[in-house]
Amino acid sequence: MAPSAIAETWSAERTDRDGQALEDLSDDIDAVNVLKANMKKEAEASLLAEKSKFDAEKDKTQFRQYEDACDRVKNFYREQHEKQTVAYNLKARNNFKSKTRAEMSIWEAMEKLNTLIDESDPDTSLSQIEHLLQSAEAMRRDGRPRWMQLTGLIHDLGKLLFFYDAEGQWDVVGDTFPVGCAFDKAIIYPDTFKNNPDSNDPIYSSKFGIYSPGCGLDNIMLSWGHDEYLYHIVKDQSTLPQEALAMIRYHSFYPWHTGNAYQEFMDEHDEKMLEAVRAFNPYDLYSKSDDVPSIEELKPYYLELIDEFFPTRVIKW
Ligand SMILES: O[C@H]1[C@H](O)[C@@H](O)[C@H](O)[C@@H](O)[C@H]1O
Ligand SMILES: [Fe+2]
Ligand SMILES: [Fe+2]
Repeated sequence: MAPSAIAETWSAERTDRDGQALEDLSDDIDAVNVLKANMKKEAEASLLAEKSKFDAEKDKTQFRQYEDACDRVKNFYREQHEKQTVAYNLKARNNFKSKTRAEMSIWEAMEKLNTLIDESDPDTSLSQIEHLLQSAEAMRRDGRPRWMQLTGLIHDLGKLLFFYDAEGQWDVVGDTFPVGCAFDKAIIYPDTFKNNPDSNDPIYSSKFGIYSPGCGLDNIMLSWGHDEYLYHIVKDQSTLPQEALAMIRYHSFYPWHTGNAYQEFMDEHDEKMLEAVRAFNPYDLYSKSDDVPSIEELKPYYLELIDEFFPTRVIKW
């Protein structure tokens, strides 16, 4: 065969071979994409559609009974509702950004938090570490994804704020609500806002206040406390997905996720996040009546889980 003919045959063969290889490759890519799409669907299904064990239980009515709550809880909310103003919120956010309060691991933070007894909570007398483990364990039992179990484990760690910059418990724990617009009736003890200076401000007390309809919850200032603080820490220092960030940021926003108030501020993203927060809520609230978890037994499992999503280990708080 003449050299040119050899070259032609070779190049034709090569083209065939390359063509085949390309086809194989694109088949592989298709297969990977199908797999990915299925995994995503499964993850969404397991997060949202699956029934939690709490859905079946009938005694939910015994939780969050604020009218029957003790004076400790009532006094807590009176103070909080009087002191959470726009001015305080701006000051607290500025202060938060100005420094690092401490450096420690997630587990160390859980241990540190353990001495705090939450004055706003009518439903549990357990320690914070026990509450965190109860929430995470309830999710693990229900087969929720690992990132969600971790979210359960850490969701109240923002209460650490109490040991640093807080003026009391009123700017750390309790339900949250927007400041800068009218306080909604869906907030517990709504009458206690009458002594909040913002109630007499013509703009802050109007329906939309300093916001506009559809502006998105990200642009709304929620009362300052453990949710907003932890949200900022976790957003910057973990690889947790946005659903986890929403669960942390809005888990105390009962007037929204349970009371259906403030819907007019939501954008499309918030619609998706609301589903995630609602999937999270029963594990926070109803796990409070579960058995007391054994901290030492559970520790190895959760230390591994923490490492999976917090690459730096030592967190700047
Ligand atoms: O008393 C509780 C407690 O402080 C929780 O951590 C908070 O998330 C709830 O919203 C509140 O009702
Ligand atoms: Fe909380
Ligand atoms: Fe909680």
